[in-house]
Amino acid sequence: MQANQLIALLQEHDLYRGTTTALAANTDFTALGYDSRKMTAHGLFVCKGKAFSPDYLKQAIDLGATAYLAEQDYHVAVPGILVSDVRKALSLTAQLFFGFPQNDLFLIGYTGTKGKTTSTYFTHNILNQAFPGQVAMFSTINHVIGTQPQDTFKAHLTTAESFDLFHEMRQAVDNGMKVLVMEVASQAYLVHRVYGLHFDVGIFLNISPDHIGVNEHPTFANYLLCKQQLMLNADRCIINADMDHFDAVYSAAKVSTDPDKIFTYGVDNPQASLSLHTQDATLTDSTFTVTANQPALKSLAATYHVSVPGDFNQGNATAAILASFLAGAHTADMQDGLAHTRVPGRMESLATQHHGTVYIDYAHDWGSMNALLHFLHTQFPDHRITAVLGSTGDKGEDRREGFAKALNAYADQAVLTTDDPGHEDPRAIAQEIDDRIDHDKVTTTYIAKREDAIHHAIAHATNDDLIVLAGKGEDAYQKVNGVNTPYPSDPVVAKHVIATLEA
Ligand SMILES: CC(=O)N[C@H]1[C@@H](OP(=O)(O)OP(=O)(O)OC[C@H]2O[C@@H](n3ccc(=O)[nH]c3=O)[C@H](O)[C@@H]2O)O[C@H](CO)[C@@H](O)[C@@H]1O[C@H](C)C(=O)N[C@@H](C)C(=O)N[C@H](CCC(=O)O)C(=O)O
Ligand SMILES: Nc1ncnc2c1ncn2[C@@H]1O[C@H](COP(=O)(O)OP(=O)(O)OP(=O)(O)O)[C@@H](O)[C@H]1O
Repeated sequence: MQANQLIALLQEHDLYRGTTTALAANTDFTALGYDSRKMTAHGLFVCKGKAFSPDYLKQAIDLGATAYLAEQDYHVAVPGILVSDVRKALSLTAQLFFGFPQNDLFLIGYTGTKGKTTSTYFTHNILNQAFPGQVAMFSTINHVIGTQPQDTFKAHLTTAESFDLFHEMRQAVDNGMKVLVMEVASQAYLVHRVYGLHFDVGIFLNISPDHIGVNEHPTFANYLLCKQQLMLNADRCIINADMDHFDAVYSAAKVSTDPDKIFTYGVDNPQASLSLHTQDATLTDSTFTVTANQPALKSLAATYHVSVPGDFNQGNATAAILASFLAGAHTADMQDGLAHTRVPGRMESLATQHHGTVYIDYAHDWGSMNALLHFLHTQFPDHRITAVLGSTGDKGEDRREGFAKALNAYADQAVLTTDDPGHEDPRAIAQEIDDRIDHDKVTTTYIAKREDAIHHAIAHATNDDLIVLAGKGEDAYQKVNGVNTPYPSDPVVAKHVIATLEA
């Protein structure tokens, strides 16, 4: 990447503010990075971040940086390229450096407060039926950039930093990937991780108050606005017609997209492009039918089976059906892909002989807990519901009240326990939930150690019980005082308890 190419791109986006000292137009950068510890020779170092220190720039220069990109002059021995917004500039620079890999991918992006990971997995599985070995995925759980074992690895964020995002896209393209399905967190728009990225399909699953706080969004309006950006940056849009704030999201989509390229879906909703209708729901899976209300979509009218329970997952599956259709998949691919998708830690069920059915689910805020308990309560009214849960420390304090609200509405028992307490006392967190519980409806117990809480809930259950282990999915750690303390994970603990009880 040459300095003059980069400056031209930054000028095009009105970000360029000059250089600190003379920089030869033909300076060639063979490395780019924002972490000083990883800088190499002939590199361009990007100075960004809340915790940035000028010492990082000095270290980057020692390791070979020949220039830096920043919002201010750091008065060092190498020239600086100054910009008005370094995060936007980082995204554009990464695109240029990695040769605009997005141009070689059919790009599908999911946003929503809930269901991003599940829908991304559904779509990945469907498209892998249609285009075997050519579908990349960036989810909160895993990234898949190729077909070899080393091409699948754990994610750090829901949406990676722009530099990492475009780097992995480059690798995916070089590995022969043709499609990428990814999660787009509202935070990604807030901090410009996807600045300048255009999606072939953008999907808006739902929105409810979450991620509002000091380190996230200042207000709900800002949260909604950030999520709406996906609609403004997508060729075709898919929107859940049943969600709150539908009109606002649809209006945003219309700003840049013709109505005939905006698709909607909803439950028993003849106004939506696709209407879904529950056919059958069991404790472990469900079947639904789709009716097409637009002639172009009529091939999608069919019956689909999903091996993940939960009515909300039928909505997620329908979004995936539409997205996959726009990517070129056929109905048979969708039926096959959906029937065989398992999402780690999301509505995973374990059947027991004498202790009911155990669900392991990542529900960790009011929206997800409410959707989950509402589904179990309405679908299986003859079963008693016991939830094992805590609430994370150091953030999302309003979740504690939300959990109590959902439990009061739909649960019979709660075993309050530890869930990533951070720097807080897990007992005090549990007490905050308990204080808001209506004890005429829900009986509560506090057991600090999560393993013991799970054992207690399953051991006391009969075959009429549904036990929900909420909040941690497959996490194999508890965040305590800033340290990820090893924890065997809910599925491992639950399987061990069941095996011991039923030996
Ligand atoms: C608020 C936010 O977006 N923070 C992210 C951001 O941090 P930052 O840019 O402020 O950087 P920083 O961590 O303060 O560090 C400063 C800079 O010094 C550099 N450094 C640091 C040490 C050193 O020795 N040398 C060096 O150069 C770092 O590489 C960095 O560039 O950039 C970092 C990577 O460059 C991210 O790891 C970090 O995410 C934090 C960890 C995070 O947890 N963010 C959450 C809020 C988040 O983004 N969540 C969403 C999901 C939310 C949702 O579901 O909607 C997500 O996408 O995961
Ligand atoms: N469409 C939906 N509506 C409401 N709740 C949902 C929906 N889809 C999934 N959930 C619930 O939310 C939990 C998280 O689901 P998933 O991981 O797919 O969402 P996400 O958007 O990636 O979440 P997060 O941003 O918290 O990582 C699930 O375990 C389930 O309880």
